[in-house]
Amino acid sequence: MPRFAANLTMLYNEHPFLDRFAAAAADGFEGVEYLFPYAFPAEAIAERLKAHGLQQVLFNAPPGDWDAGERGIACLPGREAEFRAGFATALAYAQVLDCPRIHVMAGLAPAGVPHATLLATYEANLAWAAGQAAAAGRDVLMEPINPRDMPGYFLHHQAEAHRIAQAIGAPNLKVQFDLYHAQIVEGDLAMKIRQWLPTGRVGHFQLAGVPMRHEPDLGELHYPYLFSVIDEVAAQCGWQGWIGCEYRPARGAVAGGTSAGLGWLRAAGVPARG
Ligand SMILES: O=C(O)C(=O)[C@H](O)CO
Ligand SMILES: [Mg+2]
Repeated sequence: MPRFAANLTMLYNEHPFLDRFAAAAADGFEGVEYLFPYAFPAEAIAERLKAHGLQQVLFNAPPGDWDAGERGIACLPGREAEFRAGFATALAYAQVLDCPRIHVMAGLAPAGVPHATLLATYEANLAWAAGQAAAAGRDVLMEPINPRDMPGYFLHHQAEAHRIAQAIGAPNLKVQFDLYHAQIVEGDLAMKIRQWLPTGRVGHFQLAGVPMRHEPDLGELHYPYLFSVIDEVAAQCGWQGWIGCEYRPARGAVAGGTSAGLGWLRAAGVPARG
């Protein structure tokens, strides 16, 4: 069975951020991910990871002005210096958190700028980041995101991300296969897993029920089958990664809401710890 990481940006919102680590560990998660750690000192987060026996598996590089609606800056011409400074901060956090993966968000495509210009900027920033990350022993990830959740985002398709990774050719530049986004944009997930996992370019999976982004056992996808496909292909190609659980618990509005919705995790063979 794949290893599951709790996404602490979406799960356990019934707790303050630093208390979500304990809650995730008690529910049987062995890894965590979240969007951004930057509101907290890296040492304070590292302390929680250690105290609860958790691995930090992924977080995002600074995305520009998130509150103003920005969703990454890697494809934006003229923002290269800010991109580099932000990525250096992410690498410093990754060092303290012992995190092997950093997700670099592409950004929203600005109106009037040719696609070729955005792509060239994106590729140049990714190539630079991959070089910096390689020296620190980390992977850089890009993630195709569905246009309903994030209208105007630069990257929607797995194939496009793999083409970019292949063109840049850095072994530590990989693709985040978010099954929720990919189902909405492309479908045919089992065959896509079989297509992409053996390439060695899948750095991480994420999941959520489709279409509402709730628990994976709510909605149109049958995750037990997809887990078995991931297991089968991972055994064949030697992939050893994580599946980030990046969903909004449908029961999250009630006390203990995240834990109450983890029947799917128990069915996948993960017992509670605490
Ligand atoms: O939204 C997602 O699916 C993500 O994984 C990003 O990190 C944040 O938008
Ligand atoms: Mg995702």
